[in-house]
Amino acid sequence: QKSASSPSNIPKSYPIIGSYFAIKSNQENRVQWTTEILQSSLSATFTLHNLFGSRQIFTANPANVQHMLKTHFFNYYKGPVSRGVLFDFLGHGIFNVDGESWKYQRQVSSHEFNTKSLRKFVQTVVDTELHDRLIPMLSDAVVDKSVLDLQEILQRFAFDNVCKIAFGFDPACLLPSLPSAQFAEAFEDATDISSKRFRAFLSIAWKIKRFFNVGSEKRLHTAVTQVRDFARKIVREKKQELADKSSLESVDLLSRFLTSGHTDENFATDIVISFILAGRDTTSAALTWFFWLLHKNPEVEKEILKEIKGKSGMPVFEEVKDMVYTHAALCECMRLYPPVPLDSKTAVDDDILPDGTVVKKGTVVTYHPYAMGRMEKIWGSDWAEFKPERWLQRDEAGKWIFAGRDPYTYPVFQAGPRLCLGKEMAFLQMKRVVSGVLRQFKVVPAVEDGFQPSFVVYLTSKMKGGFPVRMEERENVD
Ligand code: HEM
Repeated sequence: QKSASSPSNIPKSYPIIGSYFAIKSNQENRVQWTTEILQSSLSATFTLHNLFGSRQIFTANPANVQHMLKTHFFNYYKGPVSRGVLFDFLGHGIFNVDGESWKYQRQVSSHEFNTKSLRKFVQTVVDTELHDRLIPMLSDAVVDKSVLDLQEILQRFAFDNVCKIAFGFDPACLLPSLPSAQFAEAFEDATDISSKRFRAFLSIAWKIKRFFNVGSEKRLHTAVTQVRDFARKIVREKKQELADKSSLESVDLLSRFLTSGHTDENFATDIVISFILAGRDTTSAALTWFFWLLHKNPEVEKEILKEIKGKSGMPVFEEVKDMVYTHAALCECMRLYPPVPLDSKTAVDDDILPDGTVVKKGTVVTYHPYAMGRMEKIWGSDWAEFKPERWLQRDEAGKWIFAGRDPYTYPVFQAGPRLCLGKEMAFLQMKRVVSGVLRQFKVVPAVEDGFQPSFVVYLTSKMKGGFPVRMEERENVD
């Protein structure tokens, strides 16, 4: 008989070392390993014991998730561990703070995110990047019959986009020569090495390396200094530009913060870096898996093509707004392959979760979007199948309408007061890419039969080793 809190496959815990060896041997496939335990737990929650009595609670239980992210939001914060790991890189940026500082940045940013003019700017940026860079590059690949790493291309696409939107700077990463732009590389290093700090068994190990400025910490220091210096330089230039001009020409987020009175240089630098991090590898991760899933599910691709055909020629926003089937297919893709597969909070005070799990002050509680997308209890026995129809209903006229899910059963964009600020922007960008690419090309994986890509996790998820593809010109879509 299994008890609610201790599924049969939970690793054995010993005094002092807890489940150290089991954790260590599953470090590479931590997400899949914890998913299997959650799938066999009656309440979809378990506690993992680490060295010296420290514990981490994992949950895929929607009631617990709602409790953490909404009803007891103030008891679950990013906390000192997460803040310490990311502080050198993100400073006091929105992604890395709690309390009043977070509230203030959230208010200022959500005000800007909700303006019509920002939305318009985002559309222009995405369409320019699509038509001037992505499509020509894919066309060249058709002619050359070359193999591209689509994951890398999409990352470059997303990085150009988010830099232009966040601070009006074009790093021009998506060029045929695949240039190594210093800012992009420094950003990548800073992200990767910071994420390794999270995986260190004892934080003292990276703290000692940082103190002596050696190894990975030395590289991190160099990368972070480059990122922050570069961002600060742009902030200064932008301030100057705005002081010289009476009217605002650029409508990027940084200009908006600066012209609405938020002129503190550190504030502006920190917030911009947080936005770039948030918008950088998330949409590219989702799209990489999306094109893979379309290859495996040609009937879904056919349905999307029908939708694209019906929409071509419309203005941008009208077009993507009505791409209901594509929207559902993207949601379904992120159910199986969420760009942020795990998200951790720290308990401010002792608490009890709705399923009875006892939480001690200071414990890390991790909710698990990857496991939640794979729970039979939530999605039914066909949870492993890619079925956009889960997200759709037909209206009386037989047209698809989108049927959203409770956000606490699908916290892919988090949920509650800290819901992702870029959710709408992300869907706009992803739908434009899907529509622009599929209208003209067929994406054919350049892999052997039976190939199964692996899902790996840094701060965000990736397809291990990249996604090699060939592009074929599609005929007769319009
Ligand atoms: C498919 C794409 C995306 C996914 C799945 C996603 C997911 C998430 C998640 C899970 C969080 C919560 C992280 C945490 O607090 O630990 C988050 C926060 C955030 N996201 Fe996104 N995101 C996406 C795209 C974007 C884009 C394109 C932007 C904008 C440039 C963006 C901006 C933000 C910001 C600013 C936050 C912090 C919100 C806060 O702390 O109040 N995201 N996102």
